[in-house]
Amino acid sequence: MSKTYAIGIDYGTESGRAVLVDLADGMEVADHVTEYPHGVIDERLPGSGVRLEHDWALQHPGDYLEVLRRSVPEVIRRSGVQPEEVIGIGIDFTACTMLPVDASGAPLCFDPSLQANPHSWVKLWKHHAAQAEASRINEVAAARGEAFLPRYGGKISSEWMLAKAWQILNEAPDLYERTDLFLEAADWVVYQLTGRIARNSCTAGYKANWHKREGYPDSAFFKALDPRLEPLAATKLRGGIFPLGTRAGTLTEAMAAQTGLRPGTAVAVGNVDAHAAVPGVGVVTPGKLVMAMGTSICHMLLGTEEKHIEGMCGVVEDGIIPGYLGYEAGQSAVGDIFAWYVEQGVPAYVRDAAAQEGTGIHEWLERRAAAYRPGETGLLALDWWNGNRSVLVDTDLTGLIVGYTLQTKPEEVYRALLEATAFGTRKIIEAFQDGGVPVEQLYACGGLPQRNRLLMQIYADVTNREIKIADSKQTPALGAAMFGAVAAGSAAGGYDSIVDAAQRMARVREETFKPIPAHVAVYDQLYAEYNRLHDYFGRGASDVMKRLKALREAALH
Ligand SMILES: Nc1ncnc2c1ncn2[C@@H]1O[C@H](COP(=O)(O)OP(=O)(O)O)[C@@H](O)[C@H]1O
Ligand SMILES: O=C(CO)[C@H](O)[C@H](O)COP(=O)(O)O
Repeated sequence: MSKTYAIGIDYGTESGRAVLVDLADGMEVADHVTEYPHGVIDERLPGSGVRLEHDWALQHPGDYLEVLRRSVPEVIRRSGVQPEEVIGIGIDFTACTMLPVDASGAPLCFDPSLQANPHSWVKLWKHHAAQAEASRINEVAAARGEAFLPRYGGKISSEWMLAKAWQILNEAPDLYERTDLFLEAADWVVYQLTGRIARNSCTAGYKANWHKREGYPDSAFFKALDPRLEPLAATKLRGGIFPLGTRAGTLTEAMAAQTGLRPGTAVAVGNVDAHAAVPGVGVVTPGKLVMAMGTSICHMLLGTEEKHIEGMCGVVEDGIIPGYLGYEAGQSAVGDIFAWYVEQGVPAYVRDAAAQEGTGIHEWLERRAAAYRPGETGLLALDWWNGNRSVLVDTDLTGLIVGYTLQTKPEEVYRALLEATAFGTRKIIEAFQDGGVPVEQLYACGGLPQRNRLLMQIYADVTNREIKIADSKQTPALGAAMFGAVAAGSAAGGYDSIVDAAQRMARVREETFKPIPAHVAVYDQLYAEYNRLHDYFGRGASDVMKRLKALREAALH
């Protein structure tokens, strides 16, 4: 049989990345990145210029179609592969990245009469303006003893579907009524590719509290939140929910014309970005924690028993790899914190010096920060610039740096921020371990391990564990392509299970990052201090962060 290929498309926060991979060995024959033309919309709406409130994060669904129009034809062109040799397509997406659509499946923000309403647009995963709804969901679910709540670490996040849908109802009831369905962007893109709406069980499970046997929370719970929400599951969340690797449908004629692929090419149901990365690094058995390291970090782990761990983002049956429980935890901001400092925090002389040296500002800071020993900066930070996802699940918490002096240098601050995110990951690993879900090995993928060696060494030192690194530059997209090959099936030259695909296609680098014992000893002391700050500011001893946020809101209104 001639060679066969699949295309995986990873929709990240800032860009969409397509890879065309050889199904025999997973080699990435071609890849292409399309930056979203509208990026992250967090200040003003496109067109109307309507100003957005704090904690809002939206996107333009048209940008997702641009990724299909630009990156798919480009990977075909660069690869020299014939379209008929591409037998499957898979996509993964940030989640919960949700949008309201009308009865034709069109985003409400495509309707000129609705474009000036921020609620008609896509709510990106990092949209945190539904915290009030999330807090109320947690109060009611706890009071009612809802069985789903412990599966999500005891708290539902403002980043997820229920809180975001309720915010729309509360703040734009007319638009809520005009909504036929709330869809994950992953499922909306698959709908654009196939003409079929097929919800995937991964985003439903982790981001909409759906359970394989119990379904969504029951209507009595929704009614207890708000009588208007009672029919939510049967109406705006309705539709079949399918396991990962299911063939959602086949490429339509129209999409084939736009992408350069053949009509009828198999398309897999969508997936969550971090979850697709797990088979992409070859992890298909328990005990191996996969860190998808980018704007945020998602910590993915397989297990055999359902354990309820504080602050987990969910434990979902078959959620990552069929046959296992899939655990997810995370840190809402990691790369975003480094971006904040590079864009907002460094003094002009650093920009000038980096420009003169012909390096990026990250690289300028990394090189100088690497010269310090653990503890030498005298600084300690809490990595909560975009709230805390795990283990506290509280988007009203904020960032903190302790130890500034008149001598503090930019590279010292940069190092403290890198270290703080490592402490945040160690907190999550210890929560899994203490909760009875073993973590034996660490794997890292995403954009950060490829860009910052100091960061990875600090993670090895702080966690005192060797870290394996994905060989792929686009691991989530590789995983998505693998699911595309499963949707095509072995008869077409694909695979009949993701485990079969992973065994042939996934790879990690020979090089690993190993802990340095002298560093580990100091980081153990710093981590103890991090824990004290974590509990003091995060568990109610002081609510100063929330009071400051309330004062800010008051000053703005
Ligand atoms: N040299 C670097 N060191 C640390 N972080 C970096 C560096 N270069 C870029 N970043 C951060 O990486 C993040 C992008 O990660 P990536 O995995 O490529 O994208 P996504 O989060 O959209 O999947 C951004 O937050 C950016 O600030
Ligand atoms: O919550 C998520 C996965 O469960 C988001 O998709 C993830 O945090 C976004 O990641 P990034 O932009 O860093 O790739």
